[in-house]
Amino acid sequence: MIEVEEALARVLALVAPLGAETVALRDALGRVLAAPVTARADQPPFAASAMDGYAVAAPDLRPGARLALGPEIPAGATPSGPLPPGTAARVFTGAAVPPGTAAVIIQEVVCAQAGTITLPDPLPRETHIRPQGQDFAQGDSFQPARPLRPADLGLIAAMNLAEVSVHRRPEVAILSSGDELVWPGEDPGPAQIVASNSLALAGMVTAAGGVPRMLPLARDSVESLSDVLALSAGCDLIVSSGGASVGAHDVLARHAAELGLELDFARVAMRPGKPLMAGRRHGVPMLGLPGNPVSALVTATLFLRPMLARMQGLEARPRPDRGVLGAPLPANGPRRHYLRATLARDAQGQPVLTPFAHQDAGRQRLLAEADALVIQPANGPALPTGAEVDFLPL
Ligand SMILES: Nc1nc2c(c(=O)[nH]1)N[C@H]1C(S)=C(S)[C@@H](COP(=O)(O)OP(=O)(O)OC[C@H]3O[C@@H](n4cnc5c(N)ncnc54)[C@H](O)[C@@H]3O)O[C@H]1N2
Ligand code: MOO
Repeated sequence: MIEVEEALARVLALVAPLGAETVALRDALGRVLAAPVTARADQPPFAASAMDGYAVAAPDLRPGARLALGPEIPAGATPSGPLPPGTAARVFTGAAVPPGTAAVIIQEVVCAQAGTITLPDPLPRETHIRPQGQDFAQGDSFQPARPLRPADLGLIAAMNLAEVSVHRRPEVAILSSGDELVWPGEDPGPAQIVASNSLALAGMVTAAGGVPRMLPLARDSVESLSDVLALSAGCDLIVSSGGASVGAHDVLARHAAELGLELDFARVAMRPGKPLMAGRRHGVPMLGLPGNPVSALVTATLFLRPMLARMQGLEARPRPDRGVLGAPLPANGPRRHYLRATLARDAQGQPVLTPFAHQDAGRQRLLAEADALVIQPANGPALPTGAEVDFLPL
């Protein structure tokens, strides 16, 4: 049995950042840049007015000055040249201002009549000019260490790029095994249950930027598991659930070698999730999650997510927060405990974690209703309400 930190280090060592591919910017939301993007032009590309008003050159920028109006400059028009002395130009938001413009005086404070304007007294302090390259300059680069967000797409578009180089999405084969399983919507036999893990894991893969490949249900035999595992060909990662424990029918664990699995480890000092295994199958990284639905999802949260991040060039280790208990916690046994809990805030805004009284690894509803996992150290003592604890938000 190994500790959680060591298990994480080992699963991360099984995977490496995937290669790059070029995608249209419109398809790049949630993808991770594989190389910096470089601005193709200054932004703004010219000194631009930030307001609707009047462009005035420095010598004419005097309180109460009366100026003649030259031609209008709407957004998209090119100014014909510097402002002639004693004149101002009507400009609109986003328009290029004439060379030498010292300020744009907003129309609300200007008195305009019969082809002339009178500047206010005193003059406003703001110049309302966005200098060329104020936002970014040609050649500036950008590479956020996270999946691209809408604002990133806007920035990259403004840099005048229509395509980006991103890490390939990890394709993840998802396998559920067990004689007792049927797909959601099917009619389970008297001792059968619905295979829920595949759906939940596929959701986690998708949410983490991967592409799930749902394999058919495997039965508890070497033949069935071999047949289904063969359908993982070409995937970047295999994630299984079930058959990982010590029972006579836990075929994946008991017949790992026959199934082509080279296991790196097969037990982790945590609960839920002790029978977690990892290794490779024919060179492809493999993560074997326990079958209990809560164990499968808690271990996937702790190990699968960081693996998917790393495959996309990111570092995303679970980082616990601190909060206080909203209910007492009994002493813990020899495995680190991840307890499903609700999360609220006290009057000071401090996180208050209330673990559910029942923590059976089969109770999925309590996972769906949980906001966080409280982390209780191995052999941790009983804790009273108000004691400080680590937690992972869900
Ligand atoms: N004698 C021992 N028994 C068990 C031990 C142990 O150390 N000694 N460990 C327990 C722990 S902890 C866990 S967790 C489970 C995990 O076992 P497996 O990974 O072999 O999982 P299964 O036995 O196949 O299934 C466990 C449970 O989960 C249900 N299941 C399985 N797959 C799915 C699925 N895709 N969707 C929904 N539910 C699924 C299955 O029907 C079982 O109820 O072992 C303990 N036993
Ligand atoms: O890992 Mo098992 O989840 O403790 O039920």
